[in-house]
Amino acid sequence: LTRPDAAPSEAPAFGFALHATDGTARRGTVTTAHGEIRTPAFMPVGTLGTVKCLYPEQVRATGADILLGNTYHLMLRPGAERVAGQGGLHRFMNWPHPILTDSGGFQVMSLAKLRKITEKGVTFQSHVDGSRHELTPERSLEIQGLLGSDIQMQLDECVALPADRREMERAMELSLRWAARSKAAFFGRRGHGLFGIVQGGDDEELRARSAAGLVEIGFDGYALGGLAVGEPQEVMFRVIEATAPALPADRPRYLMGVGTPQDILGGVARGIDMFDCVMPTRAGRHGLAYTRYGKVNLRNARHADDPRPLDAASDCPAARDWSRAYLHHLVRTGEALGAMLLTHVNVAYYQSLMAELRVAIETGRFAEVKAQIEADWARGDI
Ligand SMILES: O=c1[nH]cnc2c(CCNCC3CCCCC3)c3[nH]c(NCc4cccs4)nc3cc12
Repeated sequence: LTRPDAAPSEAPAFGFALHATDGTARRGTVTTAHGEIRTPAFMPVGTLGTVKCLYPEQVRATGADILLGNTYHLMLRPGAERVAGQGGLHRFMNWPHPILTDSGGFQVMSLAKLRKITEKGVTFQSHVDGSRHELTPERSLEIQGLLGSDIQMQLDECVALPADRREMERAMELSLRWAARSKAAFFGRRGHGLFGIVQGGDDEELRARSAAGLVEIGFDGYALGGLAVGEPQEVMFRVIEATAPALPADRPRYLMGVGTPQDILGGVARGIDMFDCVMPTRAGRHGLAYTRYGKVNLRNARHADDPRPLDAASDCPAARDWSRAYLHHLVRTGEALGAMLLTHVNVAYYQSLMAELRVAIETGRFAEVKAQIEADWARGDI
């Protein structure tokens, strides 16, 4: 938490500084009330107030500067007012570093029942107990404010791809009206920022209109939504190439829900600063390890007698101090330590990738580092 004796005026203002660029890749720092975020940054997902299977200090030790909190889940259980009553999400989960919360809208569309979208917002039934709820741009920010997150997201509507142009245009224009209401409703305590979300599907003209509309309203950062929703990687990259230049260079850019290490490498190369994805944590619970040489499925019998660690050169103990044979045994038997170790391996790998890219941009060696990383992936795990 910020120094207990810090008067409100002493909390640092929300900000973004660009330190270096290498081509369109950027190296920067986001400043928030709860500390700084080195970009390019990967944000581990802390859905129900926890990065599943890891202690917060383990997550911190991997190099993560910021976590994601999930508004949809937390508003249902334990409830935003209850978290506020416990001193907010930082105190509640003992993570005294930056937290970004999503609006809850995306999860409503993928998890809730009986969803209804109107001009006012979204109404839905909880997937937990069937209770009815309403999320409006204003209520979403009220909830995020109660959670106390440092970066808050506007409520938006994301359409799955492929979609027809009218559908993409309708959702983009609704999201833009919701962006204006979000900006008007955002209280913005010192050191806390509000991000707008660019929509528009895979249509570059719609994307340009969305970006221009958001920039005119003015946000502390800009997210690219509506991607990693079923489109091929080259479509996602084309949309990023068309959208990033339309966003202010002195504000962070967040590519939502992305992604695989390959997606992240391509996103950083095209000017993206922040990423989030459930992949490293979810894959770890399913026995899948991410390493410098690609993915390793520890369920596979070929590991049963392999005494080697996943990566002897890793600074993550979980990748260095246990054998593949042991990890295979834990995964096959469903032992909790298997999920814990592989989640640690994966979160540490994603953070080591981001750290390597930050140094590469600082030293003007991004192209060659990117080529070396891709060559290591191509070599595969042997
Ligand atoms: O336009 C969008 N608006 C808002 N959120 C989006 C998200 C969720 C980002 N992660 C939130 C986290 C909050 C804390 C809990 C975990 C999620 C996306 N995720 C993906 N792809 C990955 C996907 C994941 C599932 C289906 S596609 N595309 C996305 C597009 C949008």
